[in-house]
Amino acid sequence: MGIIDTQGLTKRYGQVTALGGLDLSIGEGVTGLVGANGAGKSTLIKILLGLIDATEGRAQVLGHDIRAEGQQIRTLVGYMPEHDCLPPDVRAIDFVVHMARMSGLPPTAARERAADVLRHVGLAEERYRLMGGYSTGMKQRAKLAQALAHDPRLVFLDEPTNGLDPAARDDMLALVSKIGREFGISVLVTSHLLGELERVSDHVVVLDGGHLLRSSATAEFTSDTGLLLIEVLGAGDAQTTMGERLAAQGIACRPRGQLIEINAPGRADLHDLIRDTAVDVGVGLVRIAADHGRIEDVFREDAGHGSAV
Ligand SMILES: Nc1ncnc2c1ncn2[C@@H]1O[C@H](COP(=O)(O)OP(=O)(O)OP(=O)(O)O)[C@@H](O)[C@H]1O
Repeated sequence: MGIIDTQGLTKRYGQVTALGGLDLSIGEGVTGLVGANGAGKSTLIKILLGLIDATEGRAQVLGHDIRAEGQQIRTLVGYMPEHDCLPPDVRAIDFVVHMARMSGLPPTAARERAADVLRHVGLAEERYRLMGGYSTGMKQRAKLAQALAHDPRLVFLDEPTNGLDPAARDDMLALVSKIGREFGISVLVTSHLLGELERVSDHVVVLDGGHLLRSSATAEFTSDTGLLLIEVLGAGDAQTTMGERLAAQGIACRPRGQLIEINAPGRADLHDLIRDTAVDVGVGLVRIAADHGRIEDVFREDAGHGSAV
């Protein structure tokens, strides 16, 4: 049994099918939940937390049935919602203590735990300030702290990097990794930025129109494609000149943006041939790199073949 399991999970809002018979099994570690707007990510999280009911199907979180054991699930699961939910006229320390108390911790344990989690998320200094005066980055950290307040076994993080600048985003991603790897808390994290999920997730689940498009280890999404990418520089159209000369030597290649994509598996002399060709045609070779898959490729595969599963 996984951390999260669903069988035929369906949610309809009137005519709209937000989730259509979802069969899913998610294990321990950090799992990225990906999908375009409207794919059903928030609906899935809300059903798993017992905030809304499924129309059909079943699901278990940490082995507990969502319909019969919602209360047990909420004691074991933390939730960082996407939208700002922090009371502006409350200090972070009081808010996190309150959330820990709501989850059943006694007063002393709640105070200790709140101080700990606020330190872990980097708000030790600012914990006595009113949250209304916090920056977006500090608010995201406070939301994360309240999700961790009761020492959950699993946290749902809905768009934790929303609204953050690049440096704050890096900090938040480092925290997400730390929660999964150092604290041993399983994480289900959503983000529109697929590159972020590649960095922090062990596993990625892709939803599309309420259906499961793919569920794989992140390494499978990002494995070596067997293609080479090269970048050349020179007078005129160096890319076309180089591509034509490679093709004339029997090397399958085509442009990919500013790069040339080369598909010549098994050619042991390929790097030498590329270098010599660049010298022959008088273009500068900027780089030769192995091509790696991206999570977003799954959407292109699906558009091309009807299904990528
Ligand atoms: N309360 C609601 N009433 C009617 N339709 C809804 C409701 N909530 C969600 N939907 C619809 O269900 C579908 C799935 O929405 P959901 O919010 O789960 O997607 P999402 O993947 O979380 O999208 P986003 O990335 O934009 O948050 C969408 O078509 C949405 O319009």
